[in-house]
Amino acid sequence: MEKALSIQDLQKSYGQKKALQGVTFSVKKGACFGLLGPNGAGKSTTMKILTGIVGADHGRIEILEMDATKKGRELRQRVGYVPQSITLYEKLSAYDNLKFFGEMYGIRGKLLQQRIREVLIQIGLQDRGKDAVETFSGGMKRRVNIAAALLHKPEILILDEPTVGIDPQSRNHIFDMIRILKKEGVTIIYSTHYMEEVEVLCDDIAIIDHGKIIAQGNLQELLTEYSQRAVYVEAPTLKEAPTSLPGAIRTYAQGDGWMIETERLQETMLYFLQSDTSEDIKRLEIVRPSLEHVFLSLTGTQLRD
Ligand SMILES: Nc1ncnc2c1ncn2[C@@H]1O[C@H](COP(=O)(O)OP(=O)(O)OP(=O)(O)O)[C@@H](O)[C@H]1O
Repeated sequence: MEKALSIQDLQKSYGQKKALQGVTFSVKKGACFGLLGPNGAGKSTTMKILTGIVGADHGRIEILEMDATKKGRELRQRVGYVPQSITLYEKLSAYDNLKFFGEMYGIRGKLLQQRIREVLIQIGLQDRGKDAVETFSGGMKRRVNIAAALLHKPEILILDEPTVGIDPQSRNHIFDMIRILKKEGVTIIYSTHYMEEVEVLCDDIAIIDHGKIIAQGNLQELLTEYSQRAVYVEAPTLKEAPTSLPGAIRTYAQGDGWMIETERLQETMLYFLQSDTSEDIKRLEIVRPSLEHVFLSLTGTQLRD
């Protein structure tokens, strides 16, 4: 399949801090690609290098079959970037903010007016275009920020943690927008530390930790390779990690209970139901594997830490 983008051995340090230590991945044209990792893993640095805001110390970046370090100007016309921090003029209306960004992309006159109307509809704020951005919620501001990156109809849209600190309604709206853009053939690159988001949105996923890609593939591949089904048990008297369980691969604390990754689900369930603590059990359930388990199995730490 045709690639929209590929990066190879990207390295970047800020002083002594190694932010990226050889990041390599590629993204298929038309896919939604998720870059998942905890805070400080190197997601924003990767995104900023992709968009030419920050230079890499080493590595190769090819976007739409062009060397991104040489064709930055041309690529800016074909790539949209939504930074992590909201960059809008609070006193200006949504419309005037978008006019400003549109002009930066070289769009003018009637075409710009038309594009602003279209993107306001896309973000569901067509009735609020004339209102000052300072009257908007965080989620609405974020949607305007996304609209600004869509004005020039990019072939690739890069979003850096677009749902941090926003209301569920805006989050759902952003998800719906991404799905529609994807259907229209736009390639999406989406960074987040919320595993649920990549699980529902992304075709392909790369997990980044301490500046390194530690796993990549589609969701099913990652789950099959790195995670097991598990039993979750919660009982106030179960203060120590249960040991000697049939088929247990790994046991760890989660919430107020224990997660037991096991090859023998039924036997593990039965074990608790027949044990002395059975009367005391508050929750006993089979848990489907998730990217949380994948991350834990790769790093020994929880993504939510
Ligand atoms: N301008 C900078 N100067 C110094 N260190 C930086 C700078 N930008 C990032 N870093 C450091 O580089 C590492 C990677 O940061 P980056 O912002 O890329 O991570 P991230 O995965 O996007 O995390 P977050 O969600 O917290 O933004 C972190 O340790 C961060 O503190």
